[in-house]
Amino acid sequence: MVLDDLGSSLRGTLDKLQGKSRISEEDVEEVVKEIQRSLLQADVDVSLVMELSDSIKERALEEEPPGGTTARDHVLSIVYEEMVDLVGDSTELPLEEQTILLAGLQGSGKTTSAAKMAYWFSKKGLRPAIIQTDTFRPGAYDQAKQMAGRAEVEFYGDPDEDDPVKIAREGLEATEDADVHIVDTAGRHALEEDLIDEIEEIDHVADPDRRLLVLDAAIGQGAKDQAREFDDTIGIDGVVITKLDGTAKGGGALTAVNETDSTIAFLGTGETVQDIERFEPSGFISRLLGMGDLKQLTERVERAMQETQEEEEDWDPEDMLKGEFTLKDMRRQMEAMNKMGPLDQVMDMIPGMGGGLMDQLPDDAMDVTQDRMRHFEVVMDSMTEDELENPRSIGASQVRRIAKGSGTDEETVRELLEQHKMMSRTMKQFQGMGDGDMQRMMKKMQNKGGGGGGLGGFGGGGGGPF
Ligand SMILES: Nc1nc2c(ncn2[C@@H]2O[C@H](COP(=O)(O)OP(=O)(O)OP(=O)(O)O)[C@@H](O)[C@H]2O)c(=O)[nH]1
Repeated sequence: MVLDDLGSSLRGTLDKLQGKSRISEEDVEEVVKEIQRSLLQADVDVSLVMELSDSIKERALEEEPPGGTTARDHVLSIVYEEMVDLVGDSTELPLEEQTILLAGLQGSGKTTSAAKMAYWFSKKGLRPAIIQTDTFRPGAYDQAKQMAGRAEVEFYGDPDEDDPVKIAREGLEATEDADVHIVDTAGRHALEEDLIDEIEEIDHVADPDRRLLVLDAAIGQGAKDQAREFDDTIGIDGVVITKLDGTAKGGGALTAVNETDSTIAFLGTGETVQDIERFEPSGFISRLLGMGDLKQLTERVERAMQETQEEEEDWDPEDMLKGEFTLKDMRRQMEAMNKMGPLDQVMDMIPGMGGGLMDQLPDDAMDVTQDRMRHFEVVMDSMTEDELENPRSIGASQVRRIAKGSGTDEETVRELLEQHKMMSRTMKQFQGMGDGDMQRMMKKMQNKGGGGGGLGGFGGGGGGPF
């Protein structure tokens, strides 16, 4: 995402303020210019950018930094607050029975988002159903059905029916046992007359509690008009921004949100059903500015842990923080990490690991790590129960046997044992934290990465066991 650029360029500019206790007009000017450059490049509307930079300038010069705050941290906190204000709140989305209507242009990601949202609601303990009313695009039915299967949620569609309004009505009846109904609609290249009529009718039949506009992050200035048209037609309560994993700029979508006076509900970050995040303004901006996003990370960790636990009922992740950290624990952690999604995305959420640090790694660095994890799993498959429980007892002859048995080499086995030792040491640091709560563990990471906490936290250690 081009908005990412803001984090690294701003970091450079802010670092020049290091050590200064007072900030001059020129300093502020330089910071503001950097923000303007990044936002305009990311397709954020000019008037919005000007509004934001004026507020930052005014506050940075007029407000006194709170006692003990450096000029750099003071400016950073103002930038952070103003940016959070710009993106607005997250769309209200109570975890209760509801109907959600998805609208958007062709290819914006509606069908994919319907499945992702259904997956998200199902992980929150609700029973979602997807109703596919797209009779316009051949293949939409199959795609939606397949994705609903992957999300393991109820699905209704009728490939032989060409009246979308009828499908919506029948679908809602057929899935009446579900808690959350997600109604997917057809898209067109532009919001033409017949699509307007169709979506109005579906809206009337579905009587949704929420109408969400799905926008491709790649959309530029055109987002403004599109959002306004949809807003005039059915009224938009929130926006889902998709394809934020790519090189898309993202700024157009922010403009659309502002234009319709709506809010952001979800972010789509990939093509699989798990690649969805609930929009959370402070976390989003922290990440953009390279401060990491603990909340998202904690959510992902907890979800992955929960899934691993569902597979192994008798295993409690908190045991890991109590007794000896075995290779079995390490394997479970690797499985959990796999479930959290691409490692680079996870790393981006860890304070101190995001932004600048990631930029310094070669592009394939994360693939190597994932490859390494796969090798480690193969190696562990060749170990005995006793070796998995007591890795310290593994001697040279066992290393040879395991390497041979797993079809790898001794080097890989030794690397695994080394990695285990490292993780074991990290785990020890978390021991004695009482209830072993994941959130606390994450907080500890933040403090490590944050150099004393607060908003001052660029760079630094951070990072988890991997
Ligand atoms: N990388 C990436 N691809 C996405 C994301 N969301 C959707 N896509 C892809 O974008 C393409 C279009 O998505 P769909 O969900 O089919 O879009 P749609 O709005 O339902 O399209 P129509 O039915 O033609 O209106 C598909 O190839 C999806 O895999 C995302 O967050 N990241």
